[in-house]
Amino acid sequence: MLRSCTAGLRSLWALRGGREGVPRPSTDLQPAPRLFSAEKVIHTDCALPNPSWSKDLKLLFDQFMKKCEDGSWERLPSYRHRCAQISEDFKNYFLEQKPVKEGRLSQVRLFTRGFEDGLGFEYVIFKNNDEKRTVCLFQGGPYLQGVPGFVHGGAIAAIIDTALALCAAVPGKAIMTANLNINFKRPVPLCSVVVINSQLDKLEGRKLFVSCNVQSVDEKTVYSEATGLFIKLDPEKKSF
Ligand SMILES: CCCCCCCCCC(=O)SCCNC(=O)CCNC(=O)[C@H](O)C(C)(C)COP(=O)(O)OP(=O)(O)OC[C@H]1O[C@@H](n2cnc3c(N)ncnc32)[C@H](O)[C@@H]1OP(=O)(O)O
Repeated sequence: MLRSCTAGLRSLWALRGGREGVPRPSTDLQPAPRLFSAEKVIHTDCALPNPSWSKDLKLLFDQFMKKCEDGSWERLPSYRHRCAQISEDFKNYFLEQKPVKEGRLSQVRLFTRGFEDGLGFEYVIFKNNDEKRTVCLFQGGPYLQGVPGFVHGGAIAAIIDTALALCAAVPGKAIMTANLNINFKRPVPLCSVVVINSQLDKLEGRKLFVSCNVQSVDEKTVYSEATGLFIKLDPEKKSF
């Protein structure tokens, strides 16, 4: 079963022209693909439909793209390889941090974008700045399994952290998660689509309080509810 899935993914990868910067999916029988050098890394917006997206995900994506037309909502682009400017922002705060060795830089990926198309986190986030809220459309792929047939709680935590972070995000300010509290109410079926509705509840000095729920597309099932506290890093502190 795994073998035929992998074969399907290989042909999917091939159909997409073996995109530059996208390693070929591996099987048990082959060594892990060699990752390419930094100069070959390309920045593809991953928050756009790809062939692994289900009908539900594409439908919801189209609905939100329509809402973007009057400017009330915006789609947030998302990249596998972190943009240099963001890294620079964080470097200012973490002076003691040892930089990633040059030879491994091209391997560095945003965790939730670290899997090839369809295998891990497929998601797109839309933001309504006036209403201080975001909607994340998420499809958890087969590599995110926890209990058989369901998405791993850690993967749910990761996508919730991401959705809340982008809801709390302040342009030009570096923020980090200080606290994340999740109630897992129902298991999320693997390869299904869920909707994560997040909102900024309160801003108190450097503290941003956010909350979200994870719902089925028909809104009949609430899978999880979470609250998060994000802290704007203090430029005066510089080093932690
Ligand atoms: C472009 C790609 C976008 C992708 C999005 C991905 C999002 C991923 C986000 C993450 O996962 S970040 C990684 C996980 N988080 C961390 O590793 C953070 C580790 N913690 C820290 O580095 C520091 O604790 C932190 C920066 C969060 C805070 O340190 P500070 O020294 O700036 O804050 P400070 O300790 O002075 O506290 C500031 C205020 O926050 C409060 N506070 C801090 N931590 C708290 C906590 N855990 N719970 C409750 N309150 C807290 C603290 O009491 C205080 O309140 P008051 O201003 O009212 O006095």
